[in-house]
Amino acid sequence: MARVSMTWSSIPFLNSSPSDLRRVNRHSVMAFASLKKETSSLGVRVTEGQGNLPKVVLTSPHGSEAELYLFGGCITSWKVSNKDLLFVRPDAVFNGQKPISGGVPHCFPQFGPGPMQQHGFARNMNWSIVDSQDVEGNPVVILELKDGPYSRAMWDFSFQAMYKIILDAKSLSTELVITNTDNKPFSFSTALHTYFSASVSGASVKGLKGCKTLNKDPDPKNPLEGEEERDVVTFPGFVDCVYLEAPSELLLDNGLGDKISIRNTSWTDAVLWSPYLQMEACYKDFVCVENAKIGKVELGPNQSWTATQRLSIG
Ligand SMILES: O=P(O)(O)OC[C@H]1O[C@@H](O)[C@H](O)[C@@H](O)[C@@H]1O
Repeated sequence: MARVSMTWSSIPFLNSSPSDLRRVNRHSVMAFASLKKETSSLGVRVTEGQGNLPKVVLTSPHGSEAELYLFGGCITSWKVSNKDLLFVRPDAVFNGQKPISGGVPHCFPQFGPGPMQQHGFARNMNWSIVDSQDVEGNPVVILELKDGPYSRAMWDFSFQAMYKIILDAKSLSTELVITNTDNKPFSFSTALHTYFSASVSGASVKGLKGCKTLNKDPDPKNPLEGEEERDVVTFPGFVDCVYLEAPSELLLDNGLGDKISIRNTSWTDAVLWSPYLQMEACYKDFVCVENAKIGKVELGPNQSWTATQRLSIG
């Protein structure tokens, strides 16, 4: 295994607070330029994304490419043969305040509504880069999120989230490790809220038959319990449904000619979401197939939870 490591702590904006980050962004033309030069051989480079937010670009020697924003630790693009398999909503904002609506946002430490803001805070905090590697020619980047005053105001615990992203010729893999760095236990729910490019009328998901369901349609506050009976689940209208104890592999036909395998370890549940007329301008162009952990994960001090996801195309 070839491995080239690089530490990013010397790069000022990567470990900064949101206000520092904005300040650095305004004055960082040189920093971006030198980063580009230093890292291009790794297939990992940092550049200026939309809204002047730092964006990491992974380029595989096999031609695939991925992009992610440090804001939210959000992967926004995964291109194979120049075709983006992920979707970013046209109403997405890149202002370092609101979560980026699209790609692969994190829901952590809460999935959906609850005591804190919808889907938790991880999708609107700045993650930092702790390492980048070249593993057998494939670019790898590792991001980290730790608690700070913003998260503490909502969830008063010390934690570390490490998020490794690996780009291969036809796959995009992630590993999320949540560690309790506090001296008291905590619990959380979480999801990778993946938006896939799709033609909604032709899209379908296989692998969910037999799962227990919590259907948030028609009343999200009182989900209906049921069981999925279909081999092939389609998106004929509004869909917002949790699948409990989903299998370790789902197959998405995006209706655009691609079959995408969605494999996981430890993401025990899945969520399908299509907003239909709630998002008239774009609902036809994507479906969300989310790996999730709806039942709470409980971690004592120094304990960790690890979950992997592998998206691959045939
Ligand atoms: O608009 P948000 O906060 O990103 O959430 C979008 C959707 O996310 C899904 O995961 C939920 O199941 C839906 O209920 C929710 O509406």
